[in-house]
This record gives sequence, C-alpha cells and structure tokens, in this order.
Amino acid sequence: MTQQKTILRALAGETLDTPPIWMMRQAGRYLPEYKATRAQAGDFLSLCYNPELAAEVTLQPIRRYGFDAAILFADILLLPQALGADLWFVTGEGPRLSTITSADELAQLKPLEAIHDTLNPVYETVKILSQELPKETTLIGFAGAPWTVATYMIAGQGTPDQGPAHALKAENRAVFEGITDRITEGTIAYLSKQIEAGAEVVKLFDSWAGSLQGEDFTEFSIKPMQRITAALNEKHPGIPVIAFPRGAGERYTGVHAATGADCVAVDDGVDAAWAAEHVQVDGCVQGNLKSSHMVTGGQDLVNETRRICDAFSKGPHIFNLGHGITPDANPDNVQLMIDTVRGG
Ligand SMILES: Cc1c2[nH]c(c1CCC(=O)O)Cc1[nH]c(c(CCC(=O)O)c1C)Cc1[nH]c(c(CCC(=O)O)c1C)Cc1[nH]c(c(C)c1CCC(=O)O)C2
Repeated sequence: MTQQKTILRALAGETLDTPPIWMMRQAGRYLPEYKATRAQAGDFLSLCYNPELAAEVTLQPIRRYGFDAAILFADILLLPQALGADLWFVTGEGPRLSTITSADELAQLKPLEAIHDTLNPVYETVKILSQELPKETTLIGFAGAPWTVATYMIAGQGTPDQGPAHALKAENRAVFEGITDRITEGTIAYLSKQIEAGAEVVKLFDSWAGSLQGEDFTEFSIKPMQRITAALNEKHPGIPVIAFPRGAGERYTGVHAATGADCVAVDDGVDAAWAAEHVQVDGCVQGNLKSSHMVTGGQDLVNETRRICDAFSKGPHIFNLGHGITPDANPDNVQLMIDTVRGG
C-alpha cells in the first residue's frame, strides 16, 4: 500500500527530504481564534465536550498554518473523569480532581464499559474531523500514559515532583498498581474508540516519566505504554503509536523496542545529535525544539530549527517542539519555524 500522507510516511520509517511538522498544543491560548471559541464554549471542559467547537479549534491551526497533522482537541484528564473522578479547572492554576488513594476509592471507580457515556462527545469530535480535515492532514488521537494520569488522580492536581503518587507507590503498592491497571485498561478502550471514529495515529503523553527512577521507569512508564501499544496493534493493526516519556534523558535509548511504539517523541532535555545516534537509530523521532523559541523568535529560533532538522536528516523525523507551546507565544514565530523547516 502506498502511503501518501507525510506524517504516516515518516511513521512508517521513511526518511523525507522535508520533515512533516505539527506542534504540541497547536490549538491553544496563543491563538486569538482559540480564545474566541473557548469564550463561546464558556470554559475549557465545555469546549472539550462540545464536538462542533472542539473540532473547530482543532481545525484553526490547520487553516492558519497548514500543519501536516491535527491533534484531537481534548485533555488527558477526561479519562479520569469518565472513570468517576470529579474534575474542574481553576483559572490561572490548572486542573483539580477528587483524589483516589485507598482500596475503597479504587473500588468505587466506574466499570470500563461506562467510560464511553462520558467520552462519546470526544469520539464525535474525531468523526467530524475525519470528514473535515484536508486530505493530506493526518489526524492524531491521544491519551495520557498511565503513570502521568495516575499522578493527577492521586494528588488531585499537578505537582512539581509527583510526590503523592510516589508516596502511594511506596506505602500501598497494591492500590497504586490497581489504579495504574485501571487507567491502562481504560486507555486501551478509549484509544480504540478514537481509532474506530477515525484517528489515524495515537500518541501517549507520559509528561511525568522523568521522575520515575531505576526499575520504576520500566515498571510504570515503559510497561504500561507497551501493554497499550500491543493491545492496540492487535485490535487495530497498522495504526502507528507515538510514545512520549518526557524527561527520560539517556533512558530514551531503547524506548522504541521496549514499548513497541513506531515513534518516540523527545523533549528538549536531550541533544538532537545524541538523540539521532541513540534513539532515531531505532525508528522515527519527533520533537526537541524548546517551546520558549515560540516566545522569543529571531535568529536563535531559525538556527535551532535548522540544527534539529540537520541532526535528524538521515532518518525518519517529524518536526515538533519538546513540549507544548505556551500562551505567551507569538503566532508569527510559529510561522517562522514552519518556513524554516519547509524552506530551509
Ligand atoms: C499533563 C497534560 C494535561 N493535558 C495534556 C497533558 C500532557 C501533555 C503535557 O505535558 O502538557 C495533554 C493535552 N492537553 C490539551 C491537548 C490538546 C491537543 C493539543 O493541542 O496538543 C493535549 C494533547 C489541551 C489543553 N489542556 C489544557 C489547555 C489550556 C486550557 C485553557 O484553554 O484554559 C489546553 C489547550 C489545560 C490543562 N490540561 C492539563 C493541564 C496541566 C492543564 C493546565 C495547564 C495549562 O493551562 O496549560 C493536563
């Protein structure tokens, strides 16, 4: 089968003259049109659960910039909510959830079949997007990886060092593993539905993988991602998986083989030349540009973009940032990055 979409070609292992490009958080608060649609929806969660408006914000950066991929507009914390956690967002601070730290609370989570009652609007967004996206644009679905989702469910919010999750892991391993297992099963069911609705690629965000030390990194970042990837490969052969164990450092080496992912996303904590030698050697890589360049722009942005393209030019590569674009970014700098990638 000949693969036309550039993102799918890179994910299949092809080295392209110009890397395809998309950007984490490309639909976000740095764009005035996003802020307008979010205001129309009322708040962030109402936007996530409104298929027409969620599809609209997903399409906005495609219209403005012509990225090679669109990422479904949703959030990694919708799955905990679907499992029964209360979820809300505090303006200027971030997410808040009801916490889960005991066997009783674990037993009260909803059964897997029930998650779709909450998540159906997300699948509806995917369906709209698969109709409305330009034919050359790849649609990426996503979920949080189990460790990262567990850190929020256990602490009830984002934490600098994921202390509460590490504490539960040390104090009550059975409950901790019960939580990560439930998230793993839920993620397989959630991503399967996204794929059935039209997602062509899925990405697992393990934003807090970096705080897992020693064996814990293998046990709680790599293994759950491997389980999810294997289950999806079996149910939906041919759908590529991108794994993003953020902050893995030198442990990025071997992540393709250990997880079975088709692509490994690297943050900005590793050098591109190092990642070419140690990570891209095993398959497609994505990421690495510091998102602060989207704020500062200028010649530094151009030089860094070129340096990353050069470092990854000998293998499959998807251009992206090392983490999400921030609200203070200048939309013109995004265009400068794209022009540099595409125009040299
Ligand atoms: C940890 C995490 C979350 N969500 C996500 C992660 C993993 C990636 C990462 O490390 O950033 C992933 C995510 N969140 C969002 C997407 C949509 C797709 C995309 O454009 O990348 C994706 C893939 C939308 C969002 N998710 C959120 C926003 C901002 C909400 C708003 O409009 O106010 C967006 C566009 C809110 C959110 N959601 C989350 C936090 C901590 C916050 C608050 C921080 C912030 O305000 O930036 C949880």
